[in-house]
Amino acid sequence: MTTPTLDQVRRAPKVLLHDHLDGGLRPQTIIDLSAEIGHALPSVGGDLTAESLGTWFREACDSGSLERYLETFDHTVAVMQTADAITRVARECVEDLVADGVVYAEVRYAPEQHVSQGLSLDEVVAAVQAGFDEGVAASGGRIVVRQLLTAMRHQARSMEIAELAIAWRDRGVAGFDIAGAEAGYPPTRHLDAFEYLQRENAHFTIHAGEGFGLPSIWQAIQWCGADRLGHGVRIIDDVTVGADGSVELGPLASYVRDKRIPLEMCPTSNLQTGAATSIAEHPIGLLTKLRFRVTVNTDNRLMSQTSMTNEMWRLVEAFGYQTSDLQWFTINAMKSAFLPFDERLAIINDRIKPEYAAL
Ligand SMILES: O=c1[nH]cnc2c1ncn2[C@H]1C[C@H](O)[C@@H](CO)O1
Ligand SMILES: [Zn+2]
Repeated sequence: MTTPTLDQVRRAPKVLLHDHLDGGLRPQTIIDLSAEIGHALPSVGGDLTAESLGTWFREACDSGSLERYLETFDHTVAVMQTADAITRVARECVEDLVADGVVYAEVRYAPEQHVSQGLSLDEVVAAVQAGFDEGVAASGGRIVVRQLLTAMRHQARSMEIAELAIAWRDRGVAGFDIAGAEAGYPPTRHLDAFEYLQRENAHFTIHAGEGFGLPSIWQAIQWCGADRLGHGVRIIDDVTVGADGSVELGPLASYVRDKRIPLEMCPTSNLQTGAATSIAEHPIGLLTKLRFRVTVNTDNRLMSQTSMTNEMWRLVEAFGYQTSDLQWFTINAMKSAFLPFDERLAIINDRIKPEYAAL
């Protein structure tokens, strides 16, 4: 049993399954790209610097409402409308993940949000892939990165995006997702896309159980066939803790645990959107104790001013997690990746286990 130091958490190999490309821009890059295209950034109440803009994003996202949180993406999406800009953002994303100790990442974004200046959906995916390839090459192969293509749940382009994911499946795209405001937009709205992906033997995750509760999770799994749950934090509503400390799982929570359905948990993001009240009270503590397949993620590094190191460190502080617990989260995540089995195993055996042993 060893309690990790912050430096060990920083150096530990990490696996990231839930990270939005348009939620992870460097503030300075937003400033640079805005100046190039004349996009008006929000007033930050003083000089516009990388620091003040970074603070603006975090504070604007602290409202406790997912809908308000999502409004800030107008500014990041606005500066990601040309191939060069998208490639820069994607390359910098990989650089930042490598610096954070990430050895495997699935990074998602919604191609349909990047076509307002004339790019085709295909050109958007190609621009992201070019940036990822540059970043991976510059790292000397220290990281493996895949794209997840997201469809926006309030829009009606999910089938097109699902087809795009299949067209790119051997060229860097590992799966599909839906995101955006959850309340009022149930996953079954996109059932045709999910059924198509299942026929194609493809993988997908669904943002569910974040801004809405159990019905959303139930639909995502039992109607749509999701491989993983984006957040899934509200599965806790189906877990009853008795006065004597006894724990009872309802049928849906039992199903999720028994089937080892991965939960892509994003603690800091959940505090900002009101899905949890503090890290110490975040359901990740109980879900981990109950051995659900919990993974730790960043969601939006810009909006939450976070990193994998920070998310893990906050958990160490709140729950006293040991190095072995962090390795468990990491191996859980790698087992749950949308990468072929032999490649997952190779990263566990060649990177995660030896690098943990050397910490
Ligand atoms: O945590 C989230 N929940 C729902 N939607 C989200 C979350 N984080 C980002 N998004 C949305 C906003 C982005 O523009 C979109 C694609 O990455 O996904
Ligand atoms: Zn998300």
